[in-house]
Amino acid sequence: MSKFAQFKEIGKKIVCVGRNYREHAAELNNPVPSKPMLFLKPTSAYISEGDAIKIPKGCTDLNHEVELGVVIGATAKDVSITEAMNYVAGYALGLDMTARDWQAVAKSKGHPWSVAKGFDTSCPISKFVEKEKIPDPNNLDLWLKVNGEMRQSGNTKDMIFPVEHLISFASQCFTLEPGDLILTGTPAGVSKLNSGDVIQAGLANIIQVQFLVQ
Ligand SMILES: CC(=O)CC(=O)C(=O)O
Ligand SMILES: [Mg+2]
Repeated sequence: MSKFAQFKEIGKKIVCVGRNYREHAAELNNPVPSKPMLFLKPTSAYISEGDAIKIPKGCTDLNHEVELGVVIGATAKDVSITEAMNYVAGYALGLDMTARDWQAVAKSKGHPWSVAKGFDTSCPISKFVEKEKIPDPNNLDLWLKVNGEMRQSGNTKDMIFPVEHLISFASQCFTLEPGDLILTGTPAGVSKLNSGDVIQAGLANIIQVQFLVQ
């Protein structure tokens, strides 16, 4: 049993990784990064099952991004790749909801992505998954359906930077604290959502979530 077996609190800062799958970078005509590309969402972005995803006012292209979330269990600062997994309490499925139209404008102007990625309800999250339930987070199927139709189906073995590398890198940028969530990037297949759509997503057959888009 992990030393964080009792730890189930997700809810602190959200560190997101962008372009961590080659096919997703390609579908958006983005270059593949040579080191992890990080951005943040505010804690006001979190919602859990039973809450609806709200299309932010003025957004015309809300996209889903299914991602493996890594939940930090102990303060991590400048940790090495080899010790990184000792700081993991567990996992969660996270959706990195993205206002793609706003992100495109921000990208074209060299502006930050905060508004396109950090609006209220932009981080739907599953319940906490114990570390032991995912023995190899770098070989895990993740999938997402919209109205019953499969849109994203990937495996974390295709991540450019594996989980331990992401934790080590992020801990050099920010002090990681218990309850922080690292969203590890999305595989290909992101697409536009409409009001009334129902999203179902899962990490293999370990955990599933369902969210309504409003
Ligand atoms: C282009 C993106 O929105 C980057 C991102 O969030 C990802 O998961 O990749
Ligand atoms: Mg993402």
